[in-house]
Amino acid sequence: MSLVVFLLRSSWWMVAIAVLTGFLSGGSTASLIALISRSLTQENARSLAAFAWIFGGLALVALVTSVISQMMLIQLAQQAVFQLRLSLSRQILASELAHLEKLGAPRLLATLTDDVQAVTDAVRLVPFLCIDLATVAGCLVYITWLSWQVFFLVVGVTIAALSSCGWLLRQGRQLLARAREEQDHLFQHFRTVTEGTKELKLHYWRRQAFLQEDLQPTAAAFRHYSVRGLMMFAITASWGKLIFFFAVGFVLFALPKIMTLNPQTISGYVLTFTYLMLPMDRLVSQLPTISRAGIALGKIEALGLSLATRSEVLAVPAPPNQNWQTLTLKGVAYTYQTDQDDACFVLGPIDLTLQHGEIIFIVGGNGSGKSTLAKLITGLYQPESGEIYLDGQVIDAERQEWYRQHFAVVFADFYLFDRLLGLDQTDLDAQAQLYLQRLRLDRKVKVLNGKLSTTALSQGQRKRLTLLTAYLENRPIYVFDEWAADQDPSFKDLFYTEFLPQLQKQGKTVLVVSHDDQYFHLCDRALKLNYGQIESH
Ligand SMILES: Nc1ncnc2c1ncn2[C@@H]1O[C@H](COP(=O)(O)OP(=O)(O)OP(=O)(O)O)[C@@H](O)[C@H]1O
Repeated sequence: MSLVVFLLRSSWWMVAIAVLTGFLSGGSTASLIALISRSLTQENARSLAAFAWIFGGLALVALVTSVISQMMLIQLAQQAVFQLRLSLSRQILASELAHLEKLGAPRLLATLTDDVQAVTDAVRLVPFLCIDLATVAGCLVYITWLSWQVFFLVVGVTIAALSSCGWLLRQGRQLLARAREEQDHLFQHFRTVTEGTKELKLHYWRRQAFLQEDLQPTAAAFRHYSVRGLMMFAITASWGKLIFFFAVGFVLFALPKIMTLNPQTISGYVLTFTYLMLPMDRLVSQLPTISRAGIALGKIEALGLSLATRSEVLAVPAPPNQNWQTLTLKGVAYTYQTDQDDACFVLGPIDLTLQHGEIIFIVGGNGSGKSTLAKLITGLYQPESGEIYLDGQVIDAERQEWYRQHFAVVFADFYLFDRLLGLDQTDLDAQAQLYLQRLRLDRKVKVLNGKLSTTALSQGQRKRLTLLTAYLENRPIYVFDEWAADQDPSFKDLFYTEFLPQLQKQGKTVLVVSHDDQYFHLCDRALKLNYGQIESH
């Protein structure tokens, strides 16, 4: 997708107005040059006075149309980037979790930050480039008017310049595209820097090995391709300039020898060519930015297409059915696809029925499939085969979003929001404060207008805070994935002996992924998983 198509998609009529006014501005500027050139050789005072009026009028038109064109393009460009940011984020959130996990956070982050920035950089230049293009076009028209032979010469030189620069430009673009590929790997390493800081700081040799063997080679590869790519563009710019100077020199020194040109025509050429240099220079010097934006748009489009293939049905869901009775998994299976076929993990097929109001523990060794089962039950993963039924109603793509609204979940790798988002209770702050007391966090955290005063807490405290959101969500089914793993013994006891029974009394169904075998007697049923199969109910 080119930059032009990207802008046209945003608003074709704004592009049309901007291009029209841009060309009017460029045309007026070129006419001004023609006028200046003619007035230089004009001696008649009356004609000079008329020229002065025309000059004033043209200057005004050039100025006003340039301002209109730039304002249109600035608005359009920023609107297009705004839409791009939002639509990308929406597309990511609309895509299947399994697909996003496969794409990986570094790739998504690189596109959301770097690619969008590359497009923004180029889009910022578009208004100026349009005016420059229009000015160049206007100047060419004036040259044609002065002499069509010279116009053909200029066109010929331009074609020669473009075809000779074509190879260099293609090479430059390819090299910048390879630099962009390295950027995905760089983001992977940046993630290690930010998330593995403690481990890297504690071990000098690990840090050195990471910096020298992982980060440095990737950063060096990125530098290598960027430098070579940008050099190609620099050579192109210089080569283009050389051809341009050749054309000017030819017109100035050789052309008068081939054909008779009057001094007015010559001074017209000199002035026009001299004026042309500035916009030409700007156009050429921005080529790398435009090229990078093209590559970034390609990446954005590829990601968008990839996300669209695994997009879920989006609709405002109906409220959850608080009085559901049975949740059934029939022959549900799920496979993690990996590059090595023999290493892929298969969960199921699983046949299972959950009854309303039960407390069920999901137990089993590490890697036995407990979290995977939790993701399947909550509708985050779609079964590869088999079906899920809620009160006999099959959960298909249309019902998926509604189905998910039945669950309040705290995953082992939870994310803590610093605001109580999407909750519309009128007395939210007061309710939150009550729960904070139950969670013994009322001295640490306050809630004001739905905003938590802090989330800078210990890991156990942060985990407790996730219960606050879960309680406030008031969903019919609660899922806790190893929630108690990092709680102190007394709070762990409180969780199993008080919180879970209280939820059950409120008519909630509770699924607990747990390794705490001292509390297994408290559940109604335990599901033991072994290598992706349920061993016992
Ligand atoms: N994102 C993933 N991509 C590929 N394979 C995965 C992924 N997540 C998990 N697996 C595989 O699935 C298996 C089950 O993982 P799961 O997280 O469900 O286990 P678990 O029982 O919850 O383990 P634990 O008690 O350690 O949390 C693992 O053996 C792992 O190899």
